[in-house]
Amino acid sequence: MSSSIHLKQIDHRFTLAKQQVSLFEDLNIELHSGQSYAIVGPSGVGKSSLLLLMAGLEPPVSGEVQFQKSGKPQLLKSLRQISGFIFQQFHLLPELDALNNVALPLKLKGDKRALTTAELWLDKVGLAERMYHKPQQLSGGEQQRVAIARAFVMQPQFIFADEPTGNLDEKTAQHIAQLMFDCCQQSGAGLVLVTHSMELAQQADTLLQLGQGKLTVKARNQATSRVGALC
Ligand SMILES: Nc1ncnc2c1ncn2[C@@H]1O[C@H](COP(=O)(O)OP(=O)(O)OP(=O)(O)O)[C@@H](O)[C@H]1O
Repeated sequence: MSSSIHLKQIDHRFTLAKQQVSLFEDLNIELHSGQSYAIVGPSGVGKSSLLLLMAGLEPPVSGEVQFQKSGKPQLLKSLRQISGFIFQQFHLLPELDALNNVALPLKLKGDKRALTTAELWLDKVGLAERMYHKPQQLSGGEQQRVAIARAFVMQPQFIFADEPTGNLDEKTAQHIAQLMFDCCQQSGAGLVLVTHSMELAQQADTLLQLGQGKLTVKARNQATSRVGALC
């Protein structure tokens, strides 16, 4: 079933004390499952804020974020239930080891194969040898990969990723990027990522540039079939 996210006439700003930070005005875009999108732009223009709006995790100051399944409007709550999130700060639970951090969303759903599926995903992100390490016993890049495995374990229809390869060395970043694109393509999920890496951004189907309060389509890449898929 195809699903899509529609941002209509979005204005967003923050007001703290007497200071106002205006991020964007009259922003309009549609995001579709089965497609990948990369958002680029200078630091502080509002990329992470926009990602939160797109995922239905924060409301805009004005305008509408609509989630549709087969063209029919759904509650935004249902978008959050079918989405995976990879945040800049990882948000791993410190008292759980890597295996149980990844398995947790499945366990909460009562999935009896939670640990086996989590093991599979930790293996895919190259952490088979770190399953029993707690977050503080992992490097920043390893924690990032646990967060990526946790986002994918529920087979989400949309993945929202904020700098997903920001803490990784070049080789691991390339491996993880390919894994994310492969898994989204094979499962028909949508992938929306924020990045400062043009190398990563150029692998997305649509490259979006955020700047001066506007979101513009910078490039649309030819659909490529991924040979040697990792997922
Ligand atoms: N909750 C908040 N309250 C007040 N101001 C905020 C809040 N969140 C973000 N901002 C401000 O909004 C601006 C945009 O922040 P955001 O994190 O969205 O930018 P970004 O483009 O993702 O930046 P970077 O590339 O550096 O991660 C920043 O100036 C930030 O200080």
